[in-house]
Amino acid sequence: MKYISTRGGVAAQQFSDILLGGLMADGGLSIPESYPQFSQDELLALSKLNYRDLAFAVISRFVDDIPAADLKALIDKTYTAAVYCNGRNAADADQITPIIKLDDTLVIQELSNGPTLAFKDMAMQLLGNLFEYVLAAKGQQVNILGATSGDTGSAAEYAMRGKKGVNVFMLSPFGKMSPFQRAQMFSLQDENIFNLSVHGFFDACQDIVKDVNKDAEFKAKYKIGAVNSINWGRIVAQVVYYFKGYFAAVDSAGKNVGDVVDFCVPSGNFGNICAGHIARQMGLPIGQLVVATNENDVLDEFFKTGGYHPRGLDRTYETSSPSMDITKASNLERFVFDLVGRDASKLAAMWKSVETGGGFEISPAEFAQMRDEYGFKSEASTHADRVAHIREVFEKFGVQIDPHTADGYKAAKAHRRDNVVMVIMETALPAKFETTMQEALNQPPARPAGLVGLEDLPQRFDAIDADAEKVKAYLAERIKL
Ligand SMILES: Cc1ncc(COP(=O)(O)O)c(C=O)c1O
Ligand SMILES: N[C@@H](CCOP(=O)(O)O)C(=O)O
Repeated sequence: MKYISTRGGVAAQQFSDILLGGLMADGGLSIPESYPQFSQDELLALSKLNYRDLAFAVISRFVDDIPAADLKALIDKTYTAAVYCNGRNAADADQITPIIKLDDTLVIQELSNGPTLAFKDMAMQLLGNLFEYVLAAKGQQVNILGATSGDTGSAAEYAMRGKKGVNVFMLSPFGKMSPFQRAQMFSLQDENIFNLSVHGFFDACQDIVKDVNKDAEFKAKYKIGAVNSINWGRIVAQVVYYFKGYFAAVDSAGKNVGDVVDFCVPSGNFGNICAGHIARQMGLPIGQLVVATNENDVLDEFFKTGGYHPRGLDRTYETSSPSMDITKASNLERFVFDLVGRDASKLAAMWKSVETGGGFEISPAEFAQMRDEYGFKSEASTHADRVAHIREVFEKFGVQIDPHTADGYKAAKAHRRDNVVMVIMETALPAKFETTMQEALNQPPARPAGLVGLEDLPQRFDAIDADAEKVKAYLAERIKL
């Protein structure tokens, strides 16, 4: 399996070569030359596997330069009940991503039972183990530069703390995360963890990460790596969620492998749902992929009109689903690459316009294909929707969902179809967003025992302007060459 760039300017590379990095040298994103395929018989066999074996069966199709036994050992070490024990039902921990059945055709897939209570723990924990393995094999070190709107940061820091040869420099938007999210990151005292609080939104943090990545000399000298979903390693681990969710969904509804299942995904940087698109391209019978957004509804606009126009500060909002306060969705580039028939020069021109403050419109034929062939639908939520849906799910089903998953619930209700199971991806646990949960339910959310008092721990971070040169200077001062 070789990887190419969405912008066409880089020779094909192996998995281990792209694993540590973010952007490709031409500014594009890595993507497999073609998607591996699963037949109906193979899907039937996959449906009988536990999470670890399923993850190996899926991920090994994308990795042919790590010996299979080593890859299997890394996956087995990652997906254990001990690491995914924060669920509603401890007995389900070994399922890793169990589902909650709301009714005959509506289920929630629990993705947030890992160490930092967010869906990305699932992928990030594997990335941590893969990084350590590949770095040891190459005798290298990596300095991760990441951007977070609240969850990637802590998931990455918990996955990488104490890892040999790895430093983490994480950019987060100053004052815009929940108190729990802030405490999760800033209370870490490990020597290899650096938190930089940036005056701006997540978009500014992500722009800095991309600008630093584009400076090839700096990137090579300071061995800069990535953990955001611009990194293919994140996406490939997230593809497994869909296979597991699909099999659990058909099973819970008494349906058969081969029957269509819809997924609804709270979205911001488009990494999670992009993995769903890829699972679908591999032959998993996914019908609709419903994109749920908050008031930062650039993606909802795109999937409803075909126009993609990231916004400036004047139209970026601080919301009560803060991890989705994103208006430049990096991974949309991977999907649009497929949508335009993998025409790299067309794609490069579209993203050149995005990067210079513009956007693009897809053609009417592409719009129809996006909705009918690729199955994309969308819906946006407001704060009032969020609060009402958290309340509704609690009152009707006795289940507490977090504000992001509530955005998913609203979108799922808008697009459910008769006799087709809809899986709502849970993207975080309610404990992370106490203020909104309190407003909706008049009670604080349940909190895993080990995290009681988190906000009282001493915190450490450095504030910095949204300026790539200042961030480079910060890195250069701290990275030992
Ligand atoms: C809780 C939560 N929900 C939804 C999202 C959006 O996911 P994505 O950026 O993969 O679209 C994020 C950010 O990744 C998140 O942390
Ligand atoms: N929502 C994320 C930001 C996007 O992250 P990615 O790592 O999935 O690209 C966050 O909470 O930090």
